[in-house]
Formats: sequence, structure tokens, C-alpha cells
Amino acid sequence: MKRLSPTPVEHHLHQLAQMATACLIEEVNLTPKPGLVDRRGSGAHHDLTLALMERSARSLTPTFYALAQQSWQRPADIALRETIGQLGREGERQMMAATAGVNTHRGAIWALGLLVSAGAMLAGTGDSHRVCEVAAQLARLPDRAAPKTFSKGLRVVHRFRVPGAREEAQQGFPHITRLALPQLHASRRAGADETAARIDALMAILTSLTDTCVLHRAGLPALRAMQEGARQVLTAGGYAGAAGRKALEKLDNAMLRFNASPGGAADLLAATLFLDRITGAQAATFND
Ligand SMILES: CC(C)(COP(=O)(O)OP(=O)(O)OC[C@H]1O[C@@H](n2cnc3c(N)ncnc32)[C@H](O[C@H]2O[C@H](COP(=O)(O)OP(=O)(O)OP(=O)(O)O)[C@@H](O)[C@H]2O)[C@@H]1O)[C@@H](O)C(=O)NCCC(=O)NCCS
Ligand SMILES: Nc1ncnc2[nH]cnc12
Repeated sequence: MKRLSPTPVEHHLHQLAQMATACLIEEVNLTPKPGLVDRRGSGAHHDLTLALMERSARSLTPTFYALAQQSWQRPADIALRETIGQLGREGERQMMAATAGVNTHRGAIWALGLLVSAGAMLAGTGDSHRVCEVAAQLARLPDRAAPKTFSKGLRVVHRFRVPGAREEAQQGFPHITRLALPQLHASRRAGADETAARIDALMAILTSLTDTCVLHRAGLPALRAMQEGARQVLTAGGYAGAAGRKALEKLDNAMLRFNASPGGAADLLAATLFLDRITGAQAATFND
């Protein structure tokens, strides 16, 4: 029997899911990143490797597909919020099964999951601001089935009175729309190659994010060093130049001394690449 080709909607759903996974893989491969896993090694982690992160990313494609499928052309309401909450938690279980219990991408499932859903709700229309706005509407809705556990992130949010992953999404991902995407585009326009432009986008996030991973492991001194170090990379002209590269090396050393790693910022970079791609600013696949 002749196999029917997928409908345009199915094709779109697959594309959203595959792009989300591809952006996670591109994020972890981007090198060098301060304190984070990259092609050089495990950064400030003892239980994460590049191969593990890639395996984790691949395990999430079915979750992203299910999120896109359930969200296609639906409005932001409690029924959808609860469906995606359930799918997100199932995705976390898939990730844990793929990594033998190591948390590789919890924050990324949250951020990219909401953005994949928002992209599908809008059926491929809307710019990055609109996609983030719709994702924020979802993130602000209550999920009655959410377990009342007290996570590391929540502990940090309460102790330091700072916004964490939840607030970043509820506010419409300001670190992506106001910092990372504008920096990515500005660096490209200034002639930086794609690696340098992406590293600059990560630096833009680091200048202001209250990354609960950094705060949990090493407190405010590490967060301040991260924000200041990233500012220095950008004021030196970004990673494309020798002064920026030197400043990044200094930041990397500081993060390793603090045993700190900005995992939340890495997730937001992957989400930035995803938005950049789905809103068509960069159609070509990046292969370094
Ligand atoms: C809303 C949730 C994300 C839960 O958030 P919460 O803060 O309560 O819980 P955490 O378990 O701490 O996860 C938060 C993760 O978010 C990332 N993150 C941190 N700061 C920010 C920030 N300011 N903005 C955005 N994102 C941020 C970060 O994820 C990355 O780090 C992870 C590694 O973390 P961890 O294991 O703690 O770190 P290590 O240092 O390696 O551990 P040790 O070595 O010390 O043991 C990694 O996963 C990265 O992704 C934070 O960890 C959300 O999960 C939720 O509520 N989900 C429910 C399901 C749902 O509704 N889903 C809907 C959409 S699918
Ligand atoms: N490259 C990376 N290194 C460590 N933690 C991360 N979480 C998401 N991406 C990461």
C-alpha cells in the first residue's frame, strides 16, 4: 500500500519538536561556555557529559512533539495548562530514564516546552515577542496537578528573593526578548561568526539572570562574578575579538573556582536559538 505523506500540520508539529531538540544539542556543543558542559569537557559538573546531554536532548523529541500536538491552535486556558504540565512531567521522567537519574534538562523542558506549545497554539504565526507572550499566559495559569514539592530553585527564590525559572516564563522570557535575541542579531550584523554571536547572546543573558543553579551552589558572590564577568566580555567587544576571548577565559576560571555553572542561562540560550529559528530570522541549520 502506498504510504501517505504527512499532512502540513503533522509536518509542522515534527518540525517544532525536532527544532527544539536540535537547539538543545547546539547549545551543549557551543564552545567555550563558562562553567557549563561543552566540547572541552564537563565544566563545573561531575555527573554531566556532552554525550549524556545529547542523549537527554534526543529523549525529549517525543515530549516536544506531544506538546505541539496537544497545543495546536488551542487557546491558553486551564485545560491546556494542565495537559502541558502533565506532558512536561512525563518528559522529565523520560529524561531521567535516559540519563540514569541525572537532571540534565529540567529547566529546558520547562522553557522550551512552553515555547513549543506557544508556537503550536499560534500555528506558526507571530514573531518571537508574541510567542513569548503566549508562553507567559500559559505559565501564569494554575496547574492543579502540580506536586507541592520544594525544589532547589524554589528554595533559592525564597532565600534570595529573586526571580527564578517560573518567573522568567511568567514575565514572557525577558532575558530572551530584551537581551539574548537583540545581542545575537547585533553580533551577527557586526560580522561575528555564528559561534561568537551565540556566545555573545549567552553573555547577554548572564549579565542579568538570577540563575538559581549558580545561587544554589555558590551564592551571591558567584552570581555577581558571573554577571560582571559577562559584562566585561561584551564591553570588550564580544567573543569575536581577542579582548573578549580573554575576558571569557577569566569568567570561565571564576566559575570553575566557585564550582558554579549557569544551567538556567544555558536553557535560555537554547530557547533563544529555538525562537530565532521558528520566527525565521535564521532559516539555515547551524553546523559548526
Ligand atoms: C518551573 C520548573 C522549571 C521548576 O522550577 P523550580 O525553580 O521550582 O525547580 P528546579 O528543579 O530548581 O528547576 C529550575 C531549573 O530552571 C533552570 N533555571 C535556573 N534559574 C533560572 C532562571 N533564572 N531562569 C530560567 N531558568 C532557570 C535550571 O535548569 C538547568 O539547570 C539544571 C541543573 O540543575 P540542578 O540539578 O539543580 O543543578 P546542579 O548544580 O547540576 O546540581 P548538583 O550538582 O548541585 O546536584 C538543568 O536541568 C538545566 O535545565 C534550574 O535547575 C518546572 O520544572 C516545573 O514546574 N515543571 C512542571 C511541569 C510543567 O508544568 N511543565 C510545563 C511546560 S513543559
Ligand atoms: N551545557 C550545559 N551544561 C550544564 N548544564 C546545562 N543545562 C543545560 N545546558 C547545560
